[in-house]
Amino acid sequence: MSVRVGILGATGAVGQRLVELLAPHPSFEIASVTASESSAGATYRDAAKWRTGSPIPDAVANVEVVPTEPSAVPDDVSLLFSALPSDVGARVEPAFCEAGYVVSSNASNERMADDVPLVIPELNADHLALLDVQRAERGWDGALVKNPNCSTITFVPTLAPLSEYGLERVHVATLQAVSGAGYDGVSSMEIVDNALPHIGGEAEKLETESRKLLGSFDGSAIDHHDVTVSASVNRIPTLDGHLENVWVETDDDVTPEAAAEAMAAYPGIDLHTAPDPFIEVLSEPDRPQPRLDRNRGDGMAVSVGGLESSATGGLQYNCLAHNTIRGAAGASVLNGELLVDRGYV
Ligand SMILES: NC(=O)C1=CN([C@@H]2O[C@H](COP(=O)(O)OP(=O)(O)OC[C@H]3O[C@@H](n4cnc5c(N)ncnc54)[C@H](OP(=O)(O)O)[C@@H]3O)[C@@H](O)[C@H]2O)C=CC1
Ligand SMILES: N[C@@H](CC(=O)OP(=O)(O)O)C(=O)O
Repeated sequence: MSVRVGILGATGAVGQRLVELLAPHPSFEIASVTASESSAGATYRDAAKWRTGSPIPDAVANVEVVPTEPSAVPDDVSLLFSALPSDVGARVEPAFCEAGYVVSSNASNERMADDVPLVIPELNADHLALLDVQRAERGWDGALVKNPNCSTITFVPTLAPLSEYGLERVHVATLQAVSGAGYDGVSSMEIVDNALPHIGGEAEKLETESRKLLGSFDGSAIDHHDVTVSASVNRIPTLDGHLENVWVETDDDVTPEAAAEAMAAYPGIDLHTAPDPFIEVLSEPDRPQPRLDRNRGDGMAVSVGGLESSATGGLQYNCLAHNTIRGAAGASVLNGELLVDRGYV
């Protein structure tokens, strides 16, 4: 039987990706789409400037957009996907959880809260049990789960297979696509023939979210990993797909060949939206590339290439993921599938 789901912020860039992934989903049925007061009352077709490459799904096109408040969402909807701006998420997501809805959110508010699981299902599905602590502390029947920032999601999966060597220090430099800033986020005059070596707040997210994701859960709290992560972030004129250069120092030596083997063998998870393989290791020295590799695994795989020993010690390599699919909407859908699988919905 299908789970009836809703999408908060359904008309935006990430909301449209959610509609694209959820409309054909075998286990979910879109029963409610919300947006701001200015869109409420319009049909989804009229409210959303549909900008993904595929046609607007028939099942959603004529649905009425409702305001983003618990009383506007039907009671038989049990799972909500949130693609709201973070300031709006901070205001309304707790109200939905209090009203009994389970929320799988892409927005950055509360990602680092002690009682909010930050989850990439292939890496730390066990952290989801933090919801029992959250429900006890907040008195909610619902629950709030977050997926990480899109640049965090791109490089942290490549660290997990190396953790057996003892992660000590990581440097990461990002080359982020313009879609990460949203449709109106970066003007063409700023980005064409250019690169922007600053994205507000982004480096800190990579440095902190990574340690929470790689941390361990003891049944009551997450002990963040003690690896040091230093990030430098850049916006470049690609449309989709964040490319990242990574340098890793480990306690025990690891050869590029052993690292490639560990990454390629790192297990995926048996959920509908999960790719198989999870991490694709490419042997050509000039890969991965955003245009050529972002759609691997239907946009859900992480690609790695250029693995070699670094002149400063340790390893260096490049990795890539589709920022609005694996890095945003697909990540939330995968967390929704995990919530159902683990009995929280
Ligand atoms: N763009 C991307 O690639 C990525 C975005 N993110 C994050 O995902 C979230 C969504 O981003 P994006 O889709 O680009 O944002 P958009 O601005 O494109 O969409 C925002 C959505 O939220 C709705 N909304 C805005 N204000 C309110 C309000 N006051 N009350 C209720 N609903 C409101 C909008 O409705 P309306 O149409 O009516 O204005 C729209 O549906 C953000 O937190 C962003 O940081 C994360 C990773 C990647
Ligand atoms: N800042 C990211 C996208 C984003 O919105 O991130 P977050 O989900 O952490 O707010 C980018 O520019 O590519």
